[in-house]
Amino acid sequence: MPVGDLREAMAQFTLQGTREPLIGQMSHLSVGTRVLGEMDKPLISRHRVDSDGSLAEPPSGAPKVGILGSGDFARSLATRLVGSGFSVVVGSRNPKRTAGLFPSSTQVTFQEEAVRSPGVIFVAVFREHYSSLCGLSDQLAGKILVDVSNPTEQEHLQHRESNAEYLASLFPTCTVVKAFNVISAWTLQAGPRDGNRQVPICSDQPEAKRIISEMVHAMGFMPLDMGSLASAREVEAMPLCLLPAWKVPALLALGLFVCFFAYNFIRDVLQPYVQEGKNKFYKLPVSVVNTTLPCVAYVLLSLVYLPGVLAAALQLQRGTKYRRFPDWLDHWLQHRKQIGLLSFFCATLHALYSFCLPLRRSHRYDLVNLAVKQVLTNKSHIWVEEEVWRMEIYLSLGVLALGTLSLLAVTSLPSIANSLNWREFSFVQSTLGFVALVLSTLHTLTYGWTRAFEESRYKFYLPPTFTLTLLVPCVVILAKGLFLLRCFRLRLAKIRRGWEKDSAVKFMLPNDSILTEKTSHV
Ligand SMILES: Cc1cc2nc3c(=O)[nH]c(=O)nc-3n(C[C@H](O)[C@H](O)[C@H](O)COP(=O)(O)OP(=O)(O)OC[C@H]3O[C@@H](n4cnc5c(N)ncnc54)[C@H](O)[C@@H]3O)c2cc1C
Ligand SMILES: NC(=O)C1=CN([C@@H]2O[C@H](COP(=O)(O)OP(=O)(O)OC[C@H]3O[C@@H](n4cnc5c(N)ncnc54)[C@H](OP(=O)(O)O)[C@@H]3O)[C@@H](O)[C@H]2O)C=CC1
Ligand code: HEM
Ligand SMILES: [Cu+2]
Ligand SMILES: [Fe+3]
Repeated sequence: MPVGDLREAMAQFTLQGTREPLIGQMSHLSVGTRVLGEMDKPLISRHRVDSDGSLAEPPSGAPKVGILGSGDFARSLATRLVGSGFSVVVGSRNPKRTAGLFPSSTQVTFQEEAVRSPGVIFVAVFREHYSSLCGLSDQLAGKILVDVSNPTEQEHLQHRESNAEYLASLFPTCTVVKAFNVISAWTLQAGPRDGNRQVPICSDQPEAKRIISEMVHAMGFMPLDMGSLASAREVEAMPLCLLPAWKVPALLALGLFVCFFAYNFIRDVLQPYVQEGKNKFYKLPVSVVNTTLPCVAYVLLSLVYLPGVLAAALQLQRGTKYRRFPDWLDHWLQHRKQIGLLSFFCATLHALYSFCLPLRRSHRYDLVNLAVKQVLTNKSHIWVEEEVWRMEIYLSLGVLALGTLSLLAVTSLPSIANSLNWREFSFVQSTLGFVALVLSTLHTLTYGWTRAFEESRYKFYLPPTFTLTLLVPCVVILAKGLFLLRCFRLRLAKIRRGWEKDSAVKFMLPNDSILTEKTSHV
């Protein structure tokens, strides 16, 4: 789309009741010769940089955009807008102080002055200062205000109304568009080559949304239509929800690691030191870590499949699928992907550590010492058939388990997940994932073998570590098996198709009190 068209659209944008074109000043500027097609070229080439390194003047036909605020975000936004062929005017409470921070072609002036001519104004100010802009409402009437704000988690919980809707309520004569909040000041400045390219946009005014979408596009980002301004709260929550999705799973993994590490330290290092006076501290970096990591991986893997089992059990018990799961279960179900990927990460480390076990010097000394002992006691051939088989089998099972897990990890990459239909995806995630859990269990059982029953394996009365890890996975496997029984399977299938235990549907009218609850038979 030629820049002239965008200019025209911006100029013609009027609100009901406002006859004047929004972009008053712009409409009489001669139409620039630059076309937007040019804007599809790599962003960097569009910076017109002067010999002194500052950005050069934009051509006189460039569409004019206003920015309120002169902070980090305003600065990055101005730089990118100038680089994308827009002419920028910044409104500050103290233009003298801040002018030096902006590209030389940006006009930095007082707020009243800055909002006069542009039809599109970015509000790069924190929510608590929105009301300080109310003095500008006459000049702002009929214009497009772009809310770029990002609430903190606390603010998000505190206010039921999104920042954008709050801004709209302060300026009822303006059209508010929510955009750019998911882009960091850094990404804006560095250009869309780094980081996320998608910019979700929402507004109640389709024409305003279209204009901002074109601008987003011209700046090298991908506009994503999120509908009306009522979605602003959801859009504002997007940057908040990314990290928390990993926070709980990562803390869980860390917690498990610390617990298992302490347990293994007591068993493998402290016990020999205290009871036998042996120094086994050399085991800390590899051996103890490699007893800890597989336990964390294995328990995490079982925690990926436990909530599905709990959900199924809850549905069976309630006899309906039309009741919400408790919040903790809901959250758990949503974080399975992260828990699963952390499990895969630990399992991969465990495999690498296992390959390193025979490389260690301590291992070589052990072998040589054993050989010498054998010579001295005149033994020539040691070969315990059972031990040989046990090791061959548990190693093979471990490799198979890790191979299956890597299929799950690969399909969780968005590009690959998108190329699978949901049946293929759920076959890999649900069925193969469960197979990986069973293979890991067999790997652990064949590794452990009869050790759980040998008294010499109990250090300080503490059982071998692998016995502790078996509890949750075995519960999950047994429960899954139980749900495969005909009676449970048919009932679960019925419930998942909408059947209910009491074929009575209870409903309440909004005004009805609990006492007048009605029941109707369908
Ligand atoms: C390395 C790795 C990567 C992962 N990546 C992802 C990922 O990218 N995305 C993701 O969402 N998860 C991911 N996960 C998590 C996990 O694989 C999925 O959440 C998986 O779908 C869970 O399977 P499930 O069978 O427990 O649960 P669900 O498939 O949700 O099923 C829940 C329960 O209901 C039963 N059930 C389901 N449908 C029916 C039916 N129609 N009739 C009767 N019973 C039914 C199941 O047997 C189960 O008991 C990953 C895990 C790992 C280990
Ligand atoms: N930084 C980032 O990466 C991102 C920021 N955002 C959003 O952009 C907005 C601005 O953030 P950011 O630039 O980082 O913040 P800054 O604190 O750096 O800038 C805020 C600016 O607001 C202006 N302002 C206007 N009125 C007031 C007032 N009454 N009191 C104080 N300041 C006022 C100030 O400019 P002056 O003194 O010139 O008037 C100030 O520079 C926020 O809503 C933020 O959520 C969104 C996405 C990412
Ligand atoms: C290439 C893949 C794998 C290899 C080579 C491998 C190898 C090993 C080895 C050598 C041991 C014994 C460690 C020791 O002597 O201290 C072991 C134990 C164990 N492995 Fe694996 N493994 C693999 C994959 C997995 C996977 C995918 C899981 C589960 C997610 C897993 C879970 C365990 C557990 C729980 C133990 C017992 C730890 C203990 O209590 O000491 N392994 N594995
Ligand atoms: Cu969460
Ligand atoms: Fe959340």
